[in-house]
Amino acid sequence: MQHIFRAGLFDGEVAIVTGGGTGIGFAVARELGTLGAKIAICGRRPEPLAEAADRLRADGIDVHHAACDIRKTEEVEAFVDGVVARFGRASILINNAGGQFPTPAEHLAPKGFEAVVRNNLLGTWSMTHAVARRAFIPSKRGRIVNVIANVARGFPGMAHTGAARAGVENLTKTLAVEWAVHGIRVNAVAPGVIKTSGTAQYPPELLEMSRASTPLKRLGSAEETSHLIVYLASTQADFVTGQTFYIDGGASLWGSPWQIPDDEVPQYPPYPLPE
Ligand SMILES: CCCCC/C=C/C(=O)SCCNC(=O)CCNC(=O)[C@H](O)C(C)(C)COP(=O)(O)OP(=O)(O)OC[C@H]1O[C@@H](n2cnc3c(N)ncnc32)[C@H](O)[C@@H]1OP(=O)(O)O
Ligand SMILES: NC(=O)C1=CN([C@@H]2O[C@H](COP(=O)(O)OP(=O)(O)OC[C@H]3O[C@@H](n4cnc5c(N)ncnc54)[C@H](OP(=O)(O)O)[C@@H]3O)[C@@H](O)[C@H]2O)C=CC1
Repeated sequence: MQHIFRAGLFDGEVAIVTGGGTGIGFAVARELGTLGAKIAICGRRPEPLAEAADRLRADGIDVHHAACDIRKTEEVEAFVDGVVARFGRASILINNAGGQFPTPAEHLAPKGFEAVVRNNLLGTWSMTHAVARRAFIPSKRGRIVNVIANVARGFPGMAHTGAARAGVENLTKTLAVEWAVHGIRVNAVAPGVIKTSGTAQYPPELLEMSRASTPLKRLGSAEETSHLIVYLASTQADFVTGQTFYIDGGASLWGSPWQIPDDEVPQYPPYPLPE
């Protein structure tokens, strides 16, 4: 595997990558692992996780994997305890697990809004708190990268996740200040539209509209998103904390696939409506 980083940059590190079984999380787990880190991955579904762990081991990476729903505090605590029992420590946390379903806000049921906030905001907090208390604060060292989404402007069709990710962005800033004393750095990465198993579930017309409204006129890849996350998790970024970095081909600066609804344009982009 070709690297833009020095071989062995992560020797001695133990990295937890939530949602590390697929997409961006898998790319990060693989890149950190081939650069020397021991890796722990979690997700809700055991099958893709086990498959991912096998692929990482085939690359010579020491991997711990366990099913864990980040919305369930007891599962999160058991997962982190398992990582510390296996590797003796943890020094990096990539809060990548997350997701939502696109829907116009007026069709969003209270339970659906709550499910997405639990997934992206509360789950991220739960994992962060458990890792900080069990590993980072006792060792006075830790690096956290939170994978969020575009929070620079409104996110039509994504009211639930926009609100949750904006919460994570502010948490990033607050913890960067509050936990600097513990040697913990915290940053966030906001991907634009990246080709992964996650976006493969979205309507192709919507992805094409997103591509067309991205200044660089393409979607991103999991690997190039990983490079930014890995940089932030490395000692090379030791003076960087509390920041949000966009990797989106310029999409957050210009244009949007979303047409503002009015009498002339009453409907939304092709977000699925409930039956
Ligand atoms: C232009 C494109 C931009 C794209 C940018 C972003 C891309 C990505 O994020 S890619 C990653 C995509 N991957 C995922 O999103 C996967 C993770 N997502 C989920 O697992 C779900 O969306 C979840 C967060 C809602 C959790 O699912 P689940 O555990 O199955 O949730 P519940 O069974 O607890 O459902 C609770 C409640 O939520 C509402 N709901 C769930 N799914 C939908 C849906 N597809 N459409 C409408 N509403 C949904 C619903 O109210 C559920 O309650 P019940 O009706 O009682 O089941
Ligand atoms: N791809 C894109 O264009 C963008 C992605 N993002 C965000 O980047 C992150 C990675 O997404 P991507 O790789 O594209 O998509 P994927 O759907 O491939 O990855 C999401 C991962 O998170 C895991 N996950 C989701 N919910 C939970 C949960 N409650 N507990 C534990 N694991 C969970 C999933 O595993 P499992 O289903 O087994 O639980 C899966 O491995 C997500 O947070 C996504 O929302 C943000 C902006 C754009």
